[in-house]
Amino acid sequence: MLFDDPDIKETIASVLVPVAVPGAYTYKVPPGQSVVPGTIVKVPLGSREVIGAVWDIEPDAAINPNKLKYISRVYDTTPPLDKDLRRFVDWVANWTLGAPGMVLRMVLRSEEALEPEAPVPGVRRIEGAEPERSTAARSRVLATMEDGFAWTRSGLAHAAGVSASVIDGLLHHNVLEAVLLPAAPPPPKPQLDYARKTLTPAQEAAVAGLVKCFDTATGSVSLIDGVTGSGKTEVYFEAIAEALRRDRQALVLLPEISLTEQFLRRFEQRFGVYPAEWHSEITVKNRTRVWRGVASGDVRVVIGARSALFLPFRELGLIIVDEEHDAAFKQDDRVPYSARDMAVVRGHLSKFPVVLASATPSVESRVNADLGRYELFELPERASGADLPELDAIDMRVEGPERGRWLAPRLVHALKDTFAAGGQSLLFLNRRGYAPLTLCRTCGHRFQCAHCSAWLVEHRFQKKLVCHHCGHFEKVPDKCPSCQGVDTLVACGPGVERIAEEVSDLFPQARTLVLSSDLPGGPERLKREMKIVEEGGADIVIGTQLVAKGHNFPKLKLVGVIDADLGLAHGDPRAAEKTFQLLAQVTGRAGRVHGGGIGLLQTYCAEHPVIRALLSGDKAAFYKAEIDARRSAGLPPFGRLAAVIVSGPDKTFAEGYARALARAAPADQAVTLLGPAEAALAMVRGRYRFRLLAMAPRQFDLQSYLRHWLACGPKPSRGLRVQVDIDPQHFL
Ligand SMILES: Nc1ncnc2c1ncn2[C@@H]1O[C@H](COP(=O)(O)OP(=O)(O)OP(=O)(O)O)[C@@H](O)[C@H]1O
Ligand SMILES: [Zn+2]
Repeated sequence: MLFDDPDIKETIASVLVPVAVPGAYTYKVPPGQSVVPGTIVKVPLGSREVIGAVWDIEPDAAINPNKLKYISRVYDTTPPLDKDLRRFVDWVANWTLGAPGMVLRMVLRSEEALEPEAPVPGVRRIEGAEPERSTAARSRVLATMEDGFAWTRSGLAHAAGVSASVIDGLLHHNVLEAVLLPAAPPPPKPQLDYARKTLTPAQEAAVAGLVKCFDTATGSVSLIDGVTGSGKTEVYFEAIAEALRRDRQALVLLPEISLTEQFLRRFEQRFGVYPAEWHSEITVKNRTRVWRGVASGDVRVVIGARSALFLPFRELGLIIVDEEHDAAFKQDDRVPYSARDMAVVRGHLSKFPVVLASATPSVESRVNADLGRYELFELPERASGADLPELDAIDMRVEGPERGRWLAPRLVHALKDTFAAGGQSLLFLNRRGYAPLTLCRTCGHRFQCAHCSAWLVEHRFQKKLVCHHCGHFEKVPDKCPSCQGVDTLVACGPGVERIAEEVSDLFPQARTLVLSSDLPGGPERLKREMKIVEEGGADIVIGTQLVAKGHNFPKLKLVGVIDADLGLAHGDPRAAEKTFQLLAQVTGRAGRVHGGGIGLLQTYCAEHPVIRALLSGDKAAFYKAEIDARRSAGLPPFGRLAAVIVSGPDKTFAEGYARALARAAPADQAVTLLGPAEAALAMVRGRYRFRLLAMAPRQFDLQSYLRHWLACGPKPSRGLRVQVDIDPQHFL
């Protein structure tokens, strides 16, 4: 809020700045300028200048105006952040116990976007001017320019098939002149009726239900729970069409960038244009355009990673969260927040529909649907009419492979059959690299990260031992650093690279492809390779969890899970749920179009309830059992959890502080406090970690409790850090 004091004769304003302080700072507004809540500004802060926004907080009029600094710049060509977005920022800060300025920082990610886009230098034909000497190249340039339009220098050279020096020559001889071209025109709008698919009756029913949600004045949340391949995408495309019809913008959140490429193409098939993209891999130029386009309203649909939730939409009217169960929607650093949950909040604050979609919904969303808090739309069959895959377990205790091999004979057999029949296979192992542990056969030395309590993972392709927690790496040594033994190091256990080695051994003639996020070439290569798989250009694909999600590989017949038990060992209350989701998703890639899909799960505990639920296909029973277990343990969504993680460079000191913090916890019968306990990942990046866990009933205001506790607890010192994670998804 602004504050005009006739005595001071100066306007002051509260500005939220991107630092971890609880409130806003007060600044003077430069004479002749005006600001309103939401105006984006640049202000001096210590020795630097930062971008912030004028906020709805009464500025501190008690401060001596001579001590106040002036706002150094008012971005008056950028629309102020609207009230809904400001409330959302405050809400997220309040919920996560984060600083509002740090949440605002996620909105103001693109400083370049605050400047109008600069015009682009170009060239134009000077009317009537002719070159003194005509050459074939020059003629081609002039012929290309026949239409009289201006071109960029490189664009013209490319179109005319000449080198840029030919253009420079024509400029020099005053046949062409340099001009400034206006920046890119706004992107074309999606066409509502471009190519609507004929939907199945189940899809149509879901579409009708979703369209109705737009008339709910309070906003509503819907869950599309449809089996893998049931055509959920086509269903929510029609919800997007409805939002566009109502002149609203739409946002689709996806968990993984590798998914976006296929999504963009599918969107284009439906709406005739590509949607805008927003994630960490887009260029600065695109980032700037999308941010500006979203704020001006020129961009109507954005597909993005979780951070897209903080874009300054002018008239957002729908959010879709696809693969809503995915853990990638949880941000763990800085401001830990769940993009799925915060999407629901954003919809609620602005009263528009939010749609969650998944073949394996989170227990939380499933409960909300069962209790009627969310609308539920079920798609029990695949849209193509194909059957769901036939699943079977391979009991590694009785039919495992010989020593040093990882593929059981029955899986090898199935691979052989599938390959012979021209089908595609996928081998899934959620472990990057070659081997998760390297040790010395002679002295037992194990390679561990110097900064984390984690083994170093061998990446044979890069010839490195890598820490998956901090990125530390070292060369694979020629001899054991401990006993100096030569040729004594052995790789223990498989990663995807090792599986690939076995596959090339067994099937030298097959086209194999390893899909893992850490291979050279980055996301571009990954996108290319996903497309190859989609088009049937690979026979055997070996991949980590990123192949498990949402992909549509029409030729894929067989999915082999190398280690179905991998996720079950954790002391994580969601371990069963997460494993069920991951394995149902990855096997759900098989036989999507033509049916006949097969999923084989290699396991050492075939009697585990998760494996049994997958094999029986009785998803409802699995969810019921999980929900019952959560209810009786008082775990989310029936109770509330918050983790408090204490970390510091000195182990004893960090532990002592964590204990003191626990002792300082206000007594409250509603709250159960566990810990402190040394974290499963006891050290990361040289910091020792201890965890506390607070549990409370669902109605309890856990945030207020935590705020009070941390405020009256001992102050962290000597490099200690205290991080609060509301509703933690990881317990490491
Ligand atoms: N009505 C339809 N008629 C024919 N094909 C359809 C129809 N709807 C969807 N499809 C096709 O079915 C396949 C699966 O659709 P989609 O990817 O939307 O499934 P999904 O429900 O998102 O699955 P998953 O949860 O496994 O990602 C796609 O190839 C899609 O083009
Ligand atoms: Zn490390």
